[in-house]
Amino acid sequence: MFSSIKQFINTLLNIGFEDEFGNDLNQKHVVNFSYIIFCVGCLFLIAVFTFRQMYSITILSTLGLLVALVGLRYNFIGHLFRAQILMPIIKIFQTSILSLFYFGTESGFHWFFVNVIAYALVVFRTDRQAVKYWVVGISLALFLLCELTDTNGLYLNSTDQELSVILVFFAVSFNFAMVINLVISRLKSVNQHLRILAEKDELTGLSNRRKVLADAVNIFADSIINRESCVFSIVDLDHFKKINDTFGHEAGDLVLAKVSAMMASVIRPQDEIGRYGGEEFIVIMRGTSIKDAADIMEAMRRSVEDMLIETENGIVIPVTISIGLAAIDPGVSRYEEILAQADKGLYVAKRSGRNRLSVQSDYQN
Ligand SMILES: Nc1nc2c(ncn2[C@@H]2O[C@H](COP(=O)(O)OP(=O)(O)OP(=O)(O)O)[C@@H](O)[C@H]2O)c(=O)[nH]1
Repeated sequence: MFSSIKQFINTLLNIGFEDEFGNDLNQKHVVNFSYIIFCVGCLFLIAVFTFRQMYSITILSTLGLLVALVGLRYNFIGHLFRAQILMPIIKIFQTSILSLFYFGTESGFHWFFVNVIAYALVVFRTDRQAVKYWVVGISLALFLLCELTDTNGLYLNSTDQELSVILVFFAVSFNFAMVINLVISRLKSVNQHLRILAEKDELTGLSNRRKVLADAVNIFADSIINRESCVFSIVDLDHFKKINDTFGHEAGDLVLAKVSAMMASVIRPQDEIGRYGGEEFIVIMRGTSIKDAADIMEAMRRSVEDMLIETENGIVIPVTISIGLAAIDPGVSRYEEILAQADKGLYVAKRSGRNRLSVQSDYQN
């Protein structure tokens, strides 16, 4: 129930946004949210004061609602600044007229100016400093005016005003909580997105060197603590320089991308693969014996050998890989030593004619 309400609110906030990680999305969400809340507030006022036959507030709130719908539409169709600026204008008008003339300053209605100030601070960034200061200044001045003057409401008696203070308190707090929540959740998802970008190799879509080495450290430590077998493997494309020289750098990139996708499809879900650099890759197979790891890597070697990678001109590029393998040894204390062993295996595989794998480990299980 709660999650479906949250999803509904998210859908409302996201209407009209295509770029999920755009720079100004945070502001757009806050603007959207402010309009939606403003519309709900206007509908509430229309219902209450129509019922009480105080039609001038009904008319005023209906006008506010219509202008808010225009602002909401501006936000949806991409006129962000117009939408941003219209919101505080209608909110300032509504709050001052209702506070000073209709409800009376004792109603506490002018505390909505605090929401306008918070809105301006979140929504107007460095390129709109002047607008921000104007909105904050006017809101502050009107807030102080309402605090210092003592006007009686035309429409609210003192009991109504006491009720109004409570309602305003909850509405202002809710607005605050929602805006903070919006900003924090956006920051979280943008951070996560940036982290994924920082860990991914752009060309191949695999983990980049930093990520795969970080995984190597963690998996190595886990395996040592849990006394589990774990195999590290280094894979290198054969004669890749020749592929670049013969077919061009672009074709070389295509080969790297296709071979990476193939390798990622051959390993098991629990295995890790990442681009170590250039045409070299690391595969980490936790909880795996050296024999099983060798079987997986042999299947990978064969799959790559059987690939038919075609250039734009329809020429098929032959590709093979060489593989070095090493398992965690009880005497080893650093993951770099296992990688160095696997690298030795790779060297042997290259020296023995390429397109093969070589195991460099005494630790059999
Ligand atoms: N197209 C392309 N080439 C790359 C990329 N990264 C590295 N290379 C090239 O990969 C080639 C690697 O060449 P070498 O280290 O001599 O290795 P090799 O030709 O594969 O020879 P062996 O490993 O001995 O079989 C170099 O020419 C690099 O310029 C890349 O992202 N794209």
